[in-house]
Amino acid sequence: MIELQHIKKRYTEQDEAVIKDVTVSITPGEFFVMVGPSGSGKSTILRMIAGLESITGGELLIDGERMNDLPPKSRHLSMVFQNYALYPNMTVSENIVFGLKSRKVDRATQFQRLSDALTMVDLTDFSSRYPRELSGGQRQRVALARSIVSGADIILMDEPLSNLDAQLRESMRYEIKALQRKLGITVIYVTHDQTEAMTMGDRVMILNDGIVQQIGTPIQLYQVPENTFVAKFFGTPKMNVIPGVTDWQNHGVAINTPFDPDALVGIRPQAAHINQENKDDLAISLWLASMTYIGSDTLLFGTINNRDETVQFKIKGMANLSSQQYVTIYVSREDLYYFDLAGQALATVGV
Ligand SMILES: Nc1ncnc2c1ncn2[C@@H]1O[C@H](COP(=O)(O)OP(=O)(O)OP(=O)(O)O)[C@@H](O)[C@H]1O
Repeated sequence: MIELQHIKKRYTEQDEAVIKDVTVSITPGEFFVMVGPSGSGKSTILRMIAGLESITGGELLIDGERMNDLPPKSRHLSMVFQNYALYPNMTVSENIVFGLKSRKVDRATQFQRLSDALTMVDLTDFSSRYPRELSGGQRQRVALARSIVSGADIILMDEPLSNLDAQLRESMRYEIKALQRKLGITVIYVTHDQTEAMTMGDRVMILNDGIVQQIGTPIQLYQVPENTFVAKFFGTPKMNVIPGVTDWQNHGVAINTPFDPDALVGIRPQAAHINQENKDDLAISLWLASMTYIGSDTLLFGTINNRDETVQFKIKGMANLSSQQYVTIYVSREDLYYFDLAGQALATVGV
């Protein structure tokens, strides 16, 4: 169990804290993802857990023991970095067992762990190659193997797939996740990629400006976002959040909207359809600026009620519409999200 209790980080006296007040418990065997935009503080938290960065305030406990001031090697964890940091003049095998050698683990154990790890990451045939003779994905797997043989119960990973091409990144996501399940290890994984967070995380913590926005399963974050930041972060294309609903009514643009004037309304692009399905569907008059047909769907780009911000909808199939005119689209009321003007979610009550 890894517990962060009111963790804070300030790099210098004069600057404001980059991590404001983070509290979370990570359970053994969990795949825990920290996600957020660049500069939100993900790596800082990971490095504080690893012991590579001092903790300004709060408590870090691992299995109930206070870790704040212990050196990295006393924390029983292993870290995989973005740049794999393999030794160029050592073979794959030598790289993997390097840590065990320096800890003077006996040769038989070294050999056994190496052979298990090579099998696990599917690199047995590459064991005597040098890093320069491997692809990026293979190098990454060597780095993972090295973490795994370390025998640590907790592995920290900071954007480990960021240097890989899209295809490899996708397959590695599954390999890492499968390996983690098989070994029952705890992984804390940092990424700025929403898809990676959603596909890998048992639970995901989303950060912005050093403040936790929400912690939950991927389904909870998608279905019940606690604020507009979370709502817009997950989902492609991102959720439309439309302010000033009374305006719509006054302009007769939204045809049947008894909305609370103090609310923002969130509509996921794929919730829209061009035929009315229920008689109380919300009807929206959209100025359709342009459309893109992307095979399975059509993306609509436009504006509502002459607002500057572009809204985007995604319609199934090839939409039979023309751009540069008003079109009516429909959204089921159950598919609407409501937020207050500060962006905090309101209970989704029927309106
Ligand atoms: N050594 C440092 N000294 C001072 N400020 C730092 C230091 N390291 C990071 N910061 C600042 O702390 C904040 C959080 O940085 P951090 O690297 O944790 O973010 P991140 O979410 O991991 O970003 P990225 O996705 O870009 O890696 C940023 O504003 C950054 O400029």
